[in-house]
Amino acid sequence: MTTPTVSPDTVGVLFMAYGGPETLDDMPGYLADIRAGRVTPSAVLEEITNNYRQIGGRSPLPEFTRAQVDATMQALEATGRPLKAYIGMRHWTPWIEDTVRQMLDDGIQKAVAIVLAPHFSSMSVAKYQKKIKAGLEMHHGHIDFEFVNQYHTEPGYITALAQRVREGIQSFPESEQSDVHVVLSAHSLPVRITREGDPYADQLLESARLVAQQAGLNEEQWSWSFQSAGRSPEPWLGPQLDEHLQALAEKGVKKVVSVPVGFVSDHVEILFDIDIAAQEVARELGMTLVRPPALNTDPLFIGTLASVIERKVASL
Ligand SMILES: C=CC1=C(C)c2cc3[nH]c(cc4nc(cc5[nH]c(cc1n2)c(C)c5CCC(=O)O)C(CCC(=O)O)=C4C)c(C)c3C=C
Ligand SMILES: [Fe+2]
Ligand SMILES: [Fe+2]
Repeated sequence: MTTPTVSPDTVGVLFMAYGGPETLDDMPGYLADIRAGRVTPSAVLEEITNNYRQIGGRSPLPEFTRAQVDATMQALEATGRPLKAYIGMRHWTPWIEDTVRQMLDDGIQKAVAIVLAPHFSSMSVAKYQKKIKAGLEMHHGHIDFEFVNQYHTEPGYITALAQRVREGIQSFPESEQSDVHVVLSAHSLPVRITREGDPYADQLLESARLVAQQAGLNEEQWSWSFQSAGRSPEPWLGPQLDEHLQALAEKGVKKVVSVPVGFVSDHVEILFDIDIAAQEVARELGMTLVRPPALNTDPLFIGTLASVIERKVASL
């Protein structure tokens, strides 16, 4: 039994994110965790390591996560409630299970858990939540957790993305702006999830429609695409960004703004998959592709996180 370090009324706020390698040496272990222990073929290891090398040799995700957490906790100070922030990663350190252990050691009795991913899926958010339960079981402890399952229609999140869309369009000369086509995207998942009744794809489209509407786009000015499908033989949700760009080019589109709505910070799926791989496809197709910055610590997005957390804290 350890001595509590927090007052009994302190509410823990557990922020969870995907996790990312801090050096290229972490890659084999990181991929082994993502691939649930399946051996990573050496060609795949080499390819993904090379992708990370091209974005600076490490993932910026841990740093952005810390900045988002600090900013959100600052915004939550106004509530006057005693809160303590924790960070747990799904696929790398600090592991969610270890953070849960730290929360138990600190004497946390009540907590809110939120994933830095706005859309619910059995293959994403639910897996993070299972890790919390595994951590509690592993360390024989109990914490009353309130889970934030999704926040994909929150006004601040939608407005922040609509601003990114407008910013992207306005980066083109005024005379060209009416020709710009906006592609909203998110991480693909295996097609089987929709058969299983997973809400992920519907929630993404709901966010996308709200963003397009708020940015003042008509149906011809935007479209949906998945991106970053995993390397497994089963079919993944599409169209994939590269084939979608090809289809748009065939329709005569020459100017594209790419706004990934499923990611809330810049990391490899954006910095490599869009800024390097999709850019190359666009260049080959004679297109100009603009990708405004991810939400990162955008005050509207941070305000959204603070607001959904505050509502859960109030219900504890
Ligand atoms: C909604 C689901 C997923 C999100 C969001 C997501 C984000 C995300 N992914 C990476 C990096 C990698 N992901 C990889 C594989 C992979 N990712 C998901 C789902 C989401 N990822 C799945 C289902 C899979 C397949 C896992 C499997 O069993 O094979 C990989 C491995 C290589 C590959 O298969 O492409 C990497 C690397 C980041 C950085 C990220 C950011 C939030
Ligand atoms: Fe992934
Ligand atoms: Fe991925």
